[in-house]
Amino acid sequence: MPAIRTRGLTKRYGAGDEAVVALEDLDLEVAEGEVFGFLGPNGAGKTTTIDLLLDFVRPSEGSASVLGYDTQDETDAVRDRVGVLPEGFDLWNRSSGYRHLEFAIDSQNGDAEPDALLERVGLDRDDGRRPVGDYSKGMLQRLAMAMALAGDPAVLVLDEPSGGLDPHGIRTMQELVRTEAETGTTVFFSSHILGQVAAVCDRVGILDDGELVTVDTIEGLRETAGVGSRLVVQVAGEPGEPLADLTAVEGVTDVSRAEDGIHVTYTDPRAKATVVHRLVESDAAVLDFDIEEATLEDLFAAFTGAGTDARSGAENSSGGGPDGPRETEREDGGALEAELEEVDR
Ligand SMILES: Nc1ncnc2c1ncn2[C@@H]1O[C@H](COP(=O)(O)OP(=O)(O)OP(=O)(O)O)[C@@H](O)[C@H]1O
Repeated sequence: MPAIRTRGLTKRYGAGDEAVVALEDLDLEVAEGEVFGFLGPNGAGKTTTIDLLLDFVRPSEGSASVLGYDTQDETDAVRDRVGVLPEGFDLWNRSSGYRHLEFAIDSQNGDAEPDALLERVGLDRDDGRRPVGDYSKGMLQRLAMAMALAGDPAVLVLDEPSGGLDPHGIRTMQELVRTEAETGTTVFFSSHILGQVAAVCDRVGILDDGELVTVDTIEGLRETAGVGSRLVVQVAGEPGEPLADLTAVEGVTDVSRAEDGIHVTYTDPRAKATVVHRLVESDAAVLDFDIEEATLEDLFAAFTGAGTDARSGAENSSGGGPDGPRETEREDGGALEAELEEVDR
């Protein structure tokens, strides 16, 4: 039995010419214990989907179930088993963190220890005693996460859970998600921050303008989108006729000559070693090479038409240093061999 299942789930707001189709014909299955990333740009329909799963809004068409319970007919059974960190939650400024946790534990019929919940989200007892009106945005987000965990939920629904968190807070949140999944909790994680989804999710669904564009693992998405990483090889002299040759290398999708070198796009990482070796064997001297990894943003753009062809500089694995490209003689072998070993890995 899937933890979450939707069939033809559709939500239209308004009527006639004014109608907004927030979600259209969503067929989705999330397995028990899976961490599922629900990705999409603003307005894609992520929050609408979550609202439908919890019966906060009714579908225009279609149906959904959570842990086998129909979201419309067995709403209480669903809500008893789901912990939610909503987007844009409201807390009572004058009440303490502890008060909020006690309320969350009571309302979810849980038996969690408030101190243990605080510790899990990286807050301490002093924080718990303070009124939440004094909390920073990140502390509020942590408290809301603790409240979502208060009933020891079988399904955890997180709507943009990293809003307001600093890098340490994001890491804590990601570790929490992983720990929850290891104990069998299903996590439905909605976000438009692609890197965070990649860090924790087993599979990702991309929603765009109310429609589910694709569902796959990150690796699967890379292959389907054909968004390759790029190898840029600087050469001195002409390599003879290697370019046509290189397109025949398995996993290579494109080869072109540019001012800064030979650009080779590949979808299979094993291709890069073959390409570099072939160029080393050619008539030209390989001076240097850079590897520009395809980012999740590239994938997202490929599926939704959003964004640009931005590649992450931070992910570059460069053979050159801050002083520019190192000259590497073919006969010398040493430095280039070291880099080739690196690229072979
Ligand atoms: N109550 C409502 N009445 C009318 N339109 C709505 C309502 N709620 C959502 N919408 C519209 O439905 C579409 C989907 O909105 P939704 O909030 O589900 O997107 P989202 O993916 O969660 O976006 P975000 O990342 O910005 O939170 C948007 O066009 C939004 O304007």
